[in-house]
Amino acid sequence: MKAITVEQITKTYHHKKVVTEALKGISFAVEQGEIFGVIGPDGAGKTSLFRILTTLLLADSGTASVDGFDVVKDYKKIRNCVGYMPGRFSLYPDLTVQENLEFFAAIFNTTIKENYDLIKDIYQQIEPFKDRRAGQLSGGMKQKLALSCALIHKPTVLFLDEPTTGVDAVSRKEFWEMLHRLKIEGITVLVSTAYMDEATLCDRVALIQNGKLLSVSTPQGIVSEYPNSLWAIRANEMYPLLQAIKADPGIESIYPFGQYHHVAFKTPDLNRQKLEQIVKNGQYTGVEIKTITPNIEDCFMALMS
Ligand SMILES: Nc1ncnc2c1ncn2[C@@H]1O[C@H](COP(=O)(O)OP(=O)(O)OP(=O)(O)O)[C@@H](O)[C@H]1O
Repeated sequence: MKAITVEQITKTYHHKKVVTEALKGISFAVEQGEIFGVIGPDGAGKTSLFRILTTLLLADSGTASVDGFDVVKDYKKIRNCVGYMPGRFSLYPDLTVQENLEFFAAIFNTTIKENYDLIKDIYQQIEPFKDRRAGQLSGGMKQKLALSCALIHKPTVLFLDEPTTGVDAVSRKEFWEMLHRLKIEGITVLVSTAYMDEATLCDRVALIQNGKLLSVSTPQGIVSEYPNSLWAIRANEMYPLLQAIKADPGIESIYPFGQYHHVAFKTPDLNRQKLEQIVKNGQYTGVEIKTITPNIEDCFMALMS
């Protein structure tokens, strides 16, 4: 049995005469025990998809199941077996750390003690602050408490909607390490993010843009399907260089990436000589050109263009 199935799901919002097609016929499946990433920019449809799968929103058409249960017919069963950490924090700011956790345990008829082993690694990091109000915690600590609350009833499938947005780099790294420990416990994780580099931390990812799935694959699979030849170029005059290269008809795409511009050619026969020619026509200093292997962000840029 698949942990999650999504078949041709559509969702349209009507708000003050504005019609937004948030999901335009999305289909994919998630295996049990997978860490499955839903990657996409703001407004791609990630939250709508998560709300449909956690039975908080009805789709217009299509079907979906979680842990073998239909999201419409069996919504009560799904609510008991999933954990959901929404994008905006789900905590009660006036309750303390411990009171928040006790509250979530109580609504699922369980206790902190009963499932302490599952949350121990995460909760121990915030336990010294157990009497502090949740509203007074740092972003990284709120995130750990929200994850503890989403796990306290030992769900089989965990939904995390943009859990690392606005969280510092160290806390992000720790968070992903925690997700890998949950995977070892057999929990399936569906996690959304707008950070493309986090795709490499998932077993498989779905890239979503404007309510459509562009690709579903392993991170390695996505990289191996990169279609263009890719180069990195830098000079002391980065902006004029970008404009000059962009204007060339042989260029598929160019975008700033760290200290370089990444340049994809339309055909493989256009290469270093072509870039050198463009550079020669301008007044650039400190020029460096090198061929590079695409990373996952380059692949997403190519798929989204
Ligand atoms: N209740 C609503 N009424 C009207 N439009 C909505 C509603 N909820 C979402 N939308 C629109 O649907 C589209 C998809 O939104 P959704 O929140 O699902 O995307 P997202 O990928 O989670 O983005 P974000 O990270 O910005 O929340 C957006 O254009 C959004 O403005």
